[in-house]
Amino acid sequence: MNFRKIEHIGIAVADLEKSNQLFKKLFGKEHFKTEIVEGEGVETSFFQVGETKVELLQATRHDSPIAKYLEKKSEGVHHLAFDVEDIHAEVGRLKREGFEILNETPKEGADNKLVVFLHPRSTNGVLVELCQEKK
Ligand SMILES: CC[C@H](C(=O)O)C(=O)SCCNC(=O)CCNC(=O)[C@H](O)C(C)(C)COP(=O)(O)OP(=O)(O)OC[C@H]1O[C@@H](n2cnc3c(N)ncnc32)[C@H](O)[C@@H]1OP(=O)(O)O
Ligand SMILES: [Co+2]
Repeated sequence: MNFRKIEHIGIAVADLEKSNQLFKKLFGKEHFKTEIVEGEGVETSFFQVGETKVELLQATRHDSPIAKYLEKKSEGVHHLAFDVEDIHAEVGRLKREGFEILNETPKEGADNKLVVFLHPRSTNGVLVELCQEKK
């Protein structure tokens, strides 16, 4: 089975604490964790919403993808992440299908995941992230 569900919706924010308060009001509950992902230069905060999650992302470095994104665009939905059972098999399948893989070797993600990103120019302008639960 390929994409099993939306694992999370990534939202780029300028001020994580402020956005945590905003989404706490929206969802009526607290975030369940925050986590810094050094490799991406981001601090993340997660809200569980039924079967899926909302991931707030703040840049921790000026050269992070989130910092670059917010230099050009306003806060908002940054990416869609999908849960996959076998990320290596999916990378091979998507490559064969002609999608542009940004990192063929899965990298460390937040919340105990291995992740791969597809370039938005190959996915109708949507930054797509594949997530596999680390065993
Ligand atoms: C892994 C930790 C955590 C997790 O879930 O576990 C995360 O999710 S971390 C999330 C942050 N990390 C990433 O986003 C890694 C993948 N992203 C990238 O490699 C870059 O951001 C990339 C390639 C998407 C854009 O790179 P860059 O900013 O250098 O290029 P441009 O600004 O020139 O953009 C090129 C082109 O893409 C459009 N663009 C950029 N970002 C997005 C986006 N988030 N969604 C949709 N489109 C995007 C940008 O508008 C340009 O399009 P153009 O038509 O040329 O204007
Ligand atoms: Co993400």
